[in-house]
Amino acid sequence: MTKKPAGNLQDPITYVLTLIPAEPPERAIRLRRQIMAVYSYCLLWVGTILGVELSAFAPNTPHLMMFSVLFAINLVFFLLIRSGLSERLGDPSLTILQMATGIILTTVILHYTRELRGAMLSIYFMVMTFGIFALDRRRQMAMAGFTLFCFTTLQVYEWLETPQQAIFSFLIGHWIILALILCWFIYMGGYIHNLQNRVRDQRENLRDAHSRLEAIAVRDDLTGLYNRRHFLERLEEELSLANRNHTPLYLAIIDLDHFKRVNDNYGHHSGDEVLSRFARIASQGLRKSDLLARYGGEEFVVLFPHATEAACEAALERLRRRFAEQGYSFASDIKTTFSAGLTAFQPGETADQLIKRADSALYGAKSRGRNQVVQLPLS
Ligand SMILES: Nc1nc2c(ncn2[C@@H]2O[C@H](COP(=O)(O)OP(=O)(O)OP(=O)(O)O)[C@@H](O)[C@H]2O)c(=O)[nH]1
Repeated sequence: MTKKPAGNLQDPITYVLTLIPAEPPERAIRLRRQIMAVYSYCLLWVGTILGVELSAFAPNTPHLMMFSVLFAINLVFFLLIRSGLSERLGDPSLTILQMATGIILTTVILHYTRELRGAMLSIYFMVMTFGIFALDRRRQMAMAGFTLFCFTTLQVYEWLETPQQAIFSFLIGHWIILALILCWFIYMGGYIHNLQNRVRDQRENLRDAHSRLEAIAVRDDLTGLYNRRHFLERLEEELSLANRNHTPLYLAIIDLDHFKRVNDNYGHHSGDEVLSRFARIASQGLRKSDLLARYGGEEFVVLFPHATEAACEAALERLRRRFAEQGYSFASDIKTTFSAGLTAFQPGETADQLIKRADSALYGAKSRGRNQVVQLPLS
């Protein structure tokens, strides 16, 4: 979908980008750089025309031809990036190719400059700037070497072509200035590139830490199930959904029977193993849409959205049977059971009211002898 340009004042690059359909982020960045390149060439063209008009450039400067060729090359680059074909290349943003094109063009422009040559050397640095964010120091050095090679070739060519016009001190002076500034570019470019990598790494670490923290905030350490706080938040959401859509919602509170005895007879470690085992079989046995959480200690909760009473009872019974069949390494003769209280959400009631009724149902299951599921109100 093509976005409409915003009403407020935008820079030309942003404006052109608003006309292009949305792209994957990496490609969008590449296209942005591509448009920046075209924008720079437009400025350069204007500068060259002015230079010719003001007689600062040779009058026979073929600026129209130079820039037509350049726009054609840039169009090819643009299409390669836009179509995704450049993704198959080692350098998908085509930075090196584009910089090389820019350096060659700059060398050709320099050939037509007269007294302005010293000032016009700065165009090389404009091209080098494009490499700072995309190339590592080794590649930036290669591009700087290529720049120096092109400029040296130009100087040697002019020296041989028109030796009478060449002033040695000017030639060597320009060469030294270019070489020194390129050295500075390599140093600063490498520094900025490393800085950028470090910022990127830090951002990734931060994102990792954030998702780890998020997991810690909603999960219980021992069982990996959702914790009480997360459950209560989700319960509020589910209650308002059930209220709004008039959909059924059931809540079960599950409490492991005589769990204290496990701890007392076999140690806390064995108790932890029983808790983890329950969490595992409950996670495997319930539907993805059911919300299972550790409510505290040896107490668990399950929220059944969009379920029927029969389906909830069947799920809890299945879980109760499976839990009772479990074998443990710390004691061969132990049988683990749980009691559960199940209740249906009544429209308009609060989470507290719902939890209290499920708790009463659980109390009923315990007082009736444990190892069973009791529903309230009794059906
Ligand atoms: N191993 C272990 N024990 C825990 C954990 N959290 C709570 N407990 C223990 O769970 C036991 C709960 O005991 P009670 O509340 O008396 O309940 P119960 O023994 O299961 O008895 P009933 O609920 O009446 O069947 C206590 O001994 C707690 O120390 C835990 O994370 N790990």
